Amino acid sequence: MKTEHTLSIIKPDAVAKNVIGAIINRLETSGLMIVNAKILQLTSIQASEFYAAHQNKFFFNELINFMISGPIFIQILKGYQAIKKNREIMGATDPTVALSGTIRSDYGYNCTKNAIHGSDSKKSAIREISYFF
Ligand SMILES: Nc1ncnc2c1ncn2[C@@H]1O[C@@H]2COP(=O)(O)O[C@H]2[C@H]1O
Repeated sequence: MKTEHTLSIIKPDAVAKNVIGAIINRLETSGLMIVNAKILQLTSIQASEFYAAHQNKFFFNELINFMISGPIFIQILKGYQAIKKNREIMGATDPTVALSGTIRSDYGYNCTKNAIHGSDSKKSAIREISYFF
């Protein structure tokens, strides 16, 4: 398996909690490398475009309002099986059921305020990286 790239977003709740460094430390310790990064405050249009796949879901408006509520830290991670590895370290979408020791278990609050996003497939990673970089 070749080295992969994936998109990771530290969401507004985690940025506001001042845990960017703590989260990055977990990613780096697991062997993932940050090869590009920036802090952005998304517009409603940007958030809606980025999450377009969820536009018909019941949680879409809540998700967009949350994602524009404060700055986010966007990074490209590189590593062996980076997409899968990143999602393992992140934990399940719902922090209350995420495995203990995962980022969402430790820093998330609910399905919306869940600290971090990571691409869910190779196709998503390509689209999401090219959206922001
Ligand atoms: N059942 C849900 N209720 C609220 N938000 C959700 C739900 N399922 C998914 N989401 C949000 O939709 C987001 C899509 O990708 P993320 O990895 O950013 O994390 C997800 C959650 O924040």
